[in-house]
Amino acid sequence: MRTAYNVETVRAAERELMARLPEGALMQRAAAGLAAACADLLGRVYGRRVVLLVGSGDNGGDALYAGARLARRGAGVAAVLLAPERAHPAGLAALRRAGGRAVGVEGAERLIEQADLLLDGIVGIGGKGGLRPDAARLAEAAERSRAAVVAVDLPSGVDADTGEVRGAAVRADLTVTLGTHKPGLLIDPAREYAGSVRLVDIGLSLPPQAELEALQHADVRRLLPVPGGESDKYRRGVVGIAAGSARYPGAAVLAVYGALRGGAGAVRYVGPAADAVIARFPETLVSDRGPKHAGRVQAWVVGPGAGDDASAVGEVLASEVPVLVDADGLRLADRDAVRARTAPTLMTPHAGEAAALLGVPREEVEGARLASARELAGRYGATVLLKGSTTLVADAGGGAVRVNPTGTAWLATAGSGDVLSGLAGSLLASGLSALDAGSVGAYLHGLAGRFAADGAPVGAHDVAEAVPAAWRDVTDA
Ligand SMILES: NC(=O)C1=CN([C@@H]2O[C@H](COP(=O)(O)OP(=O)(O)OC[C@H]3O[C@@H](n4cnc5c(N)ncnc54)[C@H](OP(=O)(O)O)[C@@H]3O)[C@@H](O)[C@H]2O)[C@@H](O)CC1
Ligand SMILES: [K+]
Repeated sequence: MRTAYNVETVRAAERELMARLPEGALMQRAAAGLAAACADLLGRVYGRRVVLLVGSGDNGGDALYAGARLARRGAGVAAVLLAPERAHPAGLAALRRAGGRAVGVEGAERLIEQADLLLDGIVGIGGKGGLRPDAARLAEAAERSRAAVVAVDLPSGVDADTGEVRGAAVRADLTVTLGTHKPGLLIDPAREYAGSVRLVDIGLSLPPQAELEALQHADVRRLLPVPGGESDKYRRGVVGIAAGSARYPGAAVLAVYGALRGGAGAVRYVGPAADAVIARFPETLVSDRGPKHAGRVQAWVVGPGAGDDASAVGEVLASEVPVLVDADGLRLADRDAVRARTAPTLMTPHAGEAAALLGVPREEVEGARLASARELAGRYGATVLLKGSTTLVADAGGGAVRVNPTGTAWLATAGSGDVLSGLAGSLLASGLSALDAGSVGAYLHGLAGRFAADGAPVGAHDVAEAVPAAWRDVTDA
């Protein structure tokens, strides 16, 4: 499991560690990791032009010490100081001793333009709000330069805790993050500014509960349902799909397709698209009597392509099994009915649907995904899977939010969400918690999307078709 901690926790861990170590030891660990990453990126250090962008905090100190190490290996190193009188004094002295030089912001553009590598030490976890004008100009010059850009701890200008970006920010090719990942490095829009991320261990001891976690293959393998020798289809779980309408029969077909790939022993379909479903998947149990009279299931999926059928949503929410609510179901679900449920509820909005539920513009949700997912989970007393470029899954009771690492832009295709709801609903029926079903579903769905796309456009049915390959990839690893 990859974990990310917020600034407050990082600060506390740093204080505790610094109290036990000689002064400056942590910064030396950071600088050693940074210099090694820069050297890897440059290939050859000797004779290369390195420019440090240096703010007045310890983030700039890290950059200065790393620059000193590169200068000792023969790089030509120049530091651009945003506030010359406040730059880290010991770091600056170390750089000068190693043969590096320091300049002010005037004339920096030319240096930046000619550099092979830029090290962004403008601001780290001490940053507040958008970059100030001088710093913003350096970030813009860095973007125009052909140099490789390495961010110290995080790209300057992005919010470490939330992933929000207000105004200019440095666009890095590589971010060398110190001690732990920060949430912003894993969540869009900030994630896109970070480039690839390398973690340097500086020995922090962090608490068991992270702010954010990202599953990896081994975690998913542990969570996937495996039928035992005693299993029959009922013990493996039956998932009920209440979806589709005369207008949107395809949503029902795709949700059933996802559900058949998700590990449940049987899929029961309820709704007006039974003929279309049976024609494609004869193994489906179909019923036209409404969710309440459809027979036992271990979990329901309601909403994909449902149009305005509020009664099916109401009947499903009144059941005592886990329920996944998606698409039209989100609009039709009564908030009090969701809050009153005792069995788990998993809501799966995209940003537009989440914005409608929260009563805010869509851009607000896209700019502040973590806060939006938590807020929605709290309001509905439900687990919320917020779909998008970085899918998040948040429980109502707080705890670490899961961020999905497998997504791909190719998944932004019609019907892809219907497949995900069937898949995650099937995992719910197999007995996974709402948090696990949502995050494992998103993981497999993202991986399947990558396999199906392989660099070319795909349709939602291709994604469903590739889920077994994703499952095997996880279990064979
Ligand atoms: N502590 C440790 O053990 C270790 C810490 N480490 C490193 O320290 C970093 C944290 O250092 P930090 O606390 O000094 O804060 P930092 O990120 O440099 O920012 C403060 C400076 O930025 C400025 N500033 C603020 N907002 C701004 C804006 N919008 N636009 C422009 N400027 C802005 C602010 O200015 P001021 O408000 O004071 O005028 C102040 O000068 C951390 O990320 C890691 O790299 C590692 O060495 C490992 C050991
Ligand atoms: K930085």
